[in-house]
Amino acid sequence: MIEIQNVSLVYDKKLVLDNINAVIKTSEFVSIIGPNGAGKTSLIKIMLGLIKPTSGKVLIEGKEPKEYIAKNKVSYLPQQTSINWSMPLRVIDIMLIENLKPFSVFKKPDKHKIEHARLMLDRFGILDIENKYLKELSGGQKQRVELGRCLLKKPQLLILDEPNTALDAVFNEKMYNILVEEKQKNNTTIILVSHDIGAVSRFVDRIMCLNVKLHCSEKPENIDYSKLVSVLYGSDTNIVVHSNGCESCQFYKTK
Ligand SMILES: Nc1ncnc2c1ncn2[C@@H]1O[C@H](COP(=O)(O)OP(=O)(O)OP(=O)(O)O)[C@@H](O)[C@H]1O
Repeated sequence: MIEIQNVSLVYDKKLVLDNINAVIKTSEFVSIIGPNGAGKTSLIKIMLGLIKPTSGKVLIEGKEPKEYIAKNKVSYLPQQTSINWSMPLRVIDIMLIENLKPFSVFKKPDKHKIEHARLMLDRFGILDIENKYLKELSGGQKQRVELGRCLLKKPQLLILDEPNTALDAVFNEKMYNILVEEKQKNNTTIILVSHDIGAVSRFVDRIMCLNVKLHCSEKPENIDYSKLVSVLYGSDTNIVVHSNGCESCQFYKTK
């Protein structure tokens, strides 16, 4: 369980997060949505112990984030890639290196690890490029490699910051299915920052709507999308929320 308690953050006298309170249960799949600059990345960085809130705190299973992360399996996919794609490595190599810090030792992996990595590449539809060099990959292929790496260690907590920016529509759908499978198989708690309201509303357990304040934290079926769009993005906004099958797509206009 992640407890976000009275978290506020101020940058250069600007209030970026205003007294956020929320609880994310173990094995819950939660999406944080909100406009650019709403504080989404800042909030997940606080959850990861990467930045300190100005006030309030986050506890993960009752522990400070850094203490929890040191003792548990946590994967984080930041918005900006953490991989140097010009390294002279192949896709399969990067899947097998856990620690990307400079000078980390690349031990020869055992057969079981290689097989596990190849299965993950297959799951992400990129087994055919396992021997390609990193510099030869497209944006979407890089994104799939990063997602695959995140899941390899079967994390208890998976935090993804806009993982679908470079993905095509078909694989975007597949990614959500993989995440739901992961949550069901390994009880993974998943926090996903996204702008993709339509897709997340079909896959996640709960949507947290953030714009400096936490405006709502609800199951997708309980969300008033017209109100949400108006609160988050202002009036005069049109949005289509795609449901299963296009007959049930909803069109929302706030003006
Ligand atoms: N290191 C920093 N120093 C000063 N201000 C910052 C810093 N990082 C973020 N901010 C500011 O905090 C606010 C929230 O930024 P944040 O990256 O959390 O937003 P976001 O919701 O993730 O946005 P986006 O959807 O554009 O990624 C923005 O106004 C941003 O300019």
